[in-house]
Amino acid sequence: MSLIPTLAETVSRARTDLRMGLPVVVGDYLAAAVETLSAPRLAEMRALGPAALAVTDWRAATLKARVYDGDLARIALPAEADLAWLRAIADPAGDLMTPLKGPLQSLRGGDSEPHRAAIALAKSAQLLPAVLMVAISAPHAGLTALPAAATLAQLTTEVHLAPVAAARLPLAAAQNSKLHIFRPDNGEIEHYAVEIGDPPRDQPVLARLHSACYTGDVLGSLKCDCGPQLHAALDAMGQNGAGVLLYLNQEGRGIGLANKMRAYSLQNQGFDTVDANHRLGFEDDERDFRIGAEILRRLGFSTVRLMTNNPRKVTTLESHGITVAERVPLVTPTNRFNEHYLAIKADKSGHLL
Ligand SMILES: Nc1nc2c(ncn2[C@@H]2O[C@H](COP(=O)(O)OP(=O)(O)OP(=O)(O)O)[C@@H](O)[C@H]2O)c(=O)[nH]1
Ligand SMILES: [Zn+2]
Repeated sequence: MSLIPTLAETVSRARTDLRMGLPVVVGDYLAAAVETLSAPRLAEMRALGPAALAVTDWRAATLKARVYDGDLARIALPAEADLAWLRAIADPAGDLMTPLKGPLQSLRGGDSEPHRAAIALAKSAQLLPAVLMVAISAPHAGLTALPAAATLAQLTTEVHLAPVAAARLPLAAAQNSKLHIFRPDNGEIEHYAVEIGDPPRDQPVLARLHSACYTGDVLGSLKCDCGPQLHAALDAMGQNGAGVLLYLNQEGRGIGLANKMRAYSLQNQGFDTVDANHRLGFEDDERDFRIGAEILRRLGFSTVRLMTNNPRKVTTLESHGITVAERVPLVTPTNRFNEHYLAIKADKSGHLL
């Protein structure tokens, strides 16, 4: 029995399958991510019966497709639809050049839970949320199979993390520092905690939940404020003599670096940071800050002085057992490339400046 994969393990496998272009079984459907689907597999899936493309309500709005299923739409595949058609529906890169893909016919009635679970899986694999679905009547040997409702529940449940390793890591900002690695129990990427000094566990600790930003943190991109915020937070903790910075691997507000670059490309076309996410089919913020609460707890902290301008970080920590004794604003100098981005975050995402 213990050698049989659990639901969490099977979900993690399914994520990898979709990334490689392999369909998975969700409920009574074969599901394949459009982004990674090959022409031969598309042909094989189409031969099984009528196919539909599941997209989120956000993507459907841009495509002007009717939404009958709340947060998603099931678009019927026209007879002539090929891989190029599917990709144009999934990926907004060419929307402005070929605005009319329709008329698109959305399916109505019946069960959309497998489609919802398949979209959640694609998102958790950091793929575009567009999934080709075909009903099947018999199991497919060799393919990863999942129940729909339980998969959705698994994908939204709180992630638990275990400490893996920790070691001293002298930093420019503070010589007495330690890096802790935490591994989630759902097969996803690890998250890190930088502990500065020896913060007493029975007092509020100066803390920061930093979301990974390869472009800002590593390359010094001027398009956002992540790099300067990362270093300002570490410097403040160094000066304070103690602090904890969680480096959460939630690149691109949780959509991953490839999708963030798709969003940047849409921003080059004139869309703002929030609209770009929506056109891709994502929420404006797909991050799960409960991970932050869990790591703080694991490290023995229960009260923080949180460096952030994002009220959602404060409320999520508070509702998951961490007291935010104080919000410490973290404002860094703007430049001509990130002014607009920061204004949109204040305007549309409720950031306090
Ligand atoms: N999808 C997307 N993600 C972005 C964009 N610009 C930056 N990011 C990501 O946004 C995250 C940082 O989020 P911010 O909104 O800047 O700040 P915050 O963490 O919510 O709030 P603060 O605590 O106040 O800094 C990082 O994961 C970045 O990779 C963008 O245009 N699109
Ligand atoms: Zn950034």
